[in-house]
Amino acid sequence: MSDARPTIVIKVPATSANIGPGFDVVGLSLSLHLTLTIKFGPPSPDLFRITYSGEGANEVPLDPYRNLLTRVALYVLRCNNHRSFPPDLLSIHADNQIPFGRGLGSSGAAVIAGVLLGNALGKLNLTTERMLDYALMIERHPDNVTAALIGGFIGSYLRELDPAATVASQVPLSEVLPEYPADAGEDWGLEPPVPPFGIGHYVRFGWNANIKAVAIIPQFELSTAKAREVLPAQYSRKDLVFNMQRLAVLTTALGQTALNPDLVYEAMKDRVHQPYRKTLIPGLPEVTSQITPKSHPGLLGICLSGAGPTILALATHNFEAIAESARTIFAAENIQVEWKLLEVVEGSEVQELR
Ligand SMILES: Nc1ncnc2c1ncn2[C@@H]1O[C@H](COP(=O)(O)OP(=O)(O)OP(=O)(O)O)[C@@H](O)[C@H]1O
Ligand SMILES: N[C@@H](CCO)C(=O)O
Repeated sequence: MSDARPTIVIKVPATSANIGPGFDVVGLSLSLHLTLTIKFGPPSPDLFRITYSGEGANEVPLDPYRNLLTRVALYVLRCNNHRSFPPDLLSIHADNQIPFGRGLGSSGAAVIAGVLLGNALGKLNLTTERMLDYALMIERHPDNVTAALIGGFIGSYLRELDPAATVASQVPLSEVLPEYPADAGEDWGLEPPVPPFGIGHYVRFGWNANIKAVAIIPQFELSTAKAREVLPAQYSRKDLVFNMQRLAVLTTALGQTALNPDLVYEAMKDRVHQPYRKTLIPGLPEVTSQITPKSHPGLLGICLSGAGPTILALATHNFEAIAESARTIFAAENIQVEWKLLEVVEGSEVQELR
């Protein structure tokens, strides 16, 4: 009988951030998953193997010092006095259902999977709050990573830190996740920037389980970085009040037993990010204004998912009609879409297979 450590399975959900007015604040975990299977063997000087199946399998780097999952894990390990990956790590297989660069939180899921991987490999027993700190050193907006870790419909904020902790939390990403030189062995020079404690805080909102999410996914990628570049640095008081009024209503409206479609539809409108992103997503204003609870009974609200280009429609029924209307609008812009009916799910899970 082998005395290798048991296989570990890490399962992290996709997420939709913003849900209209909650830019960088709210997220929803959805039933597409990134699943890692981690196998161990006898200690060996050889580096472990990474394999992928599913979304992005042909584009991700499989070198552990270049791959996002393992770079994040190595960051967590190094912050906790492990110089490198454990020698008994044999292989990591990533099966990914979350399309890249579509606004369904693929990078947030990869960051959370990497933090959970580092925690498991180093047997670090980090608390959930501490794992969130590590994730927030890498993905600086909390909406996707918090929803991916905790699950459900969730709101989060970043705490104002004292001056020293503020400096520590603003280390450039290139220092948090350095490009490890291949020939440097384990001597990578700089010590990793250890996160300050308690960067992110969250609360889960109620969610009416009859609500499903129709994800209408255009067949092109839009990086979050690019979709943030088009946003202004300043907003008018009118636009901020518009969003805050709606967000306050939305966080309760989606948990009510008696759902009010007109209330939710209005509460999912936004003036902080969607109006600016329409330049990158032709058809966005038409999809969000022409598909309404009146034209499509069952629809509650409709918005851009995360940084886009996916559209998220929340509905209780009539899913296909909603998706097909969105398909027609996008087709007029020469954009092909696929759509998926998704459930709101629990957060990340880590399991040991004995
Ligand atoms: N499972 C993964 N393994 C390795 N790299 C990944 C993985 N998932 C995502 N990435 C990296 O993250 C990039 C996508 O990140 P980006 O933030 O642009 O989009 P997104 O997270 O899918 O969308 P959004 O943040 O709007 O929900 C991919 O191009 C890839 O480089
Ligand atoms: N709140 C972020 C989410 C990106 O996934 C944005 O809209 O840029």
